[in-house]
Amino acid sequence: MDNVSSSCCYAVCSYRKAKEQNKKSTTLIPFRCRRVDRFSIRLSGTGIMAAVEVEAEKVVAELREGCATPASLLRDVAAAMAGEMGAGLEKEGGSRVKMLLSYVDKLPTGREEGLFYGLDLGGTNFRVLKVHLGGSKKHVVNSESREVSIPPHLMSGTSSELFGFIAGELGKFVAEEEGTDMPNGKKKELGFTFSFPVRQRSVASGTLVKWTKAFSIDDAVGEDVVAELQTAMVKQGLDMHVAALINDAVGTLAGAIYYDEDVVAGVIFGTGTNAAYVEKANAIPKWEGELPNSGDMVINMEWGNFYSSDLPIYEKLTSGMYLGEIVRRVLLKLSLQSGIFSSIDNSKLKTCFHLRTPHISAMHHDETPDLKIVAEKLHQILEIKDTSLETRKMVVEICDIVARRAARLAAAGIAGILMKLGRNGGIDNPRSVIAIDGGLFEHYTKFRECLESTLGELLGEEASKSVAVKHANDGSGIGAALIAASQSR
Ligand SMILES: Nc1ncnc2c1ncn2[C@@H]1O[C@H](COP(=O)(O)OP(=O)(O)O)[C@@H](O)[C@H]1O
Ligand SMILES: O=P(O)(O)OC[C@H]1O[C@@H](O)[C@H](O)[C@@H](O)[C@@H]1O
Repeated sequence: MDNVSSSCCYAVCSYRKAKEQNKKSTTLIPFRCRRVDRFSIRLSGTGIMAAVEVEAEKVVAELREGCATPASLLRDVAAAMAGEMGAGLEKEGGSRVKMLLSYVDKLPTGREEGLFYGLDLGGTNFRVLKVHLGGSKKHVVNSESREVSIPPHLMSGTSSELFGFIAGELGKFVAEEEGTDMPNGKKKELGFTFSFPVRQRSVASGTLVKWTKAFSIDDAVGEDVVAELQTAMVKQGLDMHVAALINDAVGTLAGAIYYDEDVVAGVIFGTGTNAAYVEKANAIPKWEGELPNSGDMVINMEWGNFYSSDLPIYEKLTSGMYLGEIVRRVLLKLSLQSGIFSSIDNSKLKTCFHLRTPHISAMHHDETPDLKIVAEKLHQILEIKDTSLETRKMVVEICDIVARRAARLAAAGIAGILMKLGRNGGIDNPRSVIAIDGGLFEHYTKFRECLESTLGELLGEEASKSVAVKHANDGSGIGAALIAASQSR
């Protein structure tokens, strides 16, 4: 499961430092001072400090410096993202940012009508939903949904086990309904949101390119995920038609446009991260098909794979699966290098992905005067006890450094999309809405606030007036049903 290489967590910390020549780091005064208990002490600008704290401060200072994201770097990242978008549209394999065609060439109009189902498979959760669309701007008459955590063993089992689970949950959901048989015997229709890279062959079919996040089901790679689902549904006796297969970023875009036609991109910061946006069909050189009547094509960017000379793999620095892991690795380095967490065996601290992003979020948002939430999390999760308030403040600062870097890089990616669309500046900038969903954005307040403030910083005062960020709660679920509706016969 540890697909976060150790270099990754420090990559950006030392990544740019590697460019500096022979940067001297502070060193401890070698024991000229009076020895105190088992540690040497050090004279410093802030008075007498135990070597432990000095060493700990060195680790934090190195992290702070290595994770710095000055506006200049962010602007380079934004420009690189815009450039990779163009390269990915130019030809297959033109960029690590895959720029996958979604074959969604018409977005919800608000006139969609009828009963549709959505299945939403994410990196952590699976959601089933039913949506009754009122048509003619009545929007959603009502919707019901159920969310379940995906059993971890299914993430590395077989394709039939995973899709059997999905079809089983759908079967249970449908079985609980009463009297919602489709009019004139029509088949129930559903939109399938699949939060992994798929090379689509049409709006309702496509083959899995590869698994990301914590999934690794070898026999599904290269297979048509709709065919896999249909096979599993038949086994469940479910006679439903999969009208659309979409990525969750595409679904979020569609769900948000249903309510606000100025939405130009759907972005996910959940377990993973991704973005989708509306591209002009005639601005996609690699597309050989006939141009759609709408002239538009939604692109599933798969931007998590982006990297540039300024930073390693984008998703691993900006998404929910990894932020907790990065903090864990820093705390481990802090422990080993300074011994600041007295008498722990480090076993929990050495366990990959043991510290999760919700944990660091809780510590980062601890408003108690003695940081008792930090103390609780360190104890419960990492078996680190009896920390001083100073140490707990250091832990909060580490969470802040990691989360702020993530948020600022997230904003840079969004600025890159606006740059590609020519909507990142100028006084006549049309109103542009960025719809964002995902558990990290939804629940990690300081991440969300930092992302929004950084986007304003990058766009500048004038352009910021025409750009809005909206939380599109569960947009991908509704979006799947809407796109199914728009494809409906
Ligand atoms: N309270 C929280 N604080 C910070 N991050 C959270 C919190 N709850 C969930 N997350 C992050 O959100 C991710 C789940 O995102 P979500 O969009 O809900 O599911 P999925 O990725 O399956 O679509 C989790 O992996 C976690 O990293
Ligand atoms: O909703 P989740 O699970 O956070 O997924 C977000 C993104 O995670 C990435 O890893 C996938 O390649 C994308 O396809 C997906 O959109």
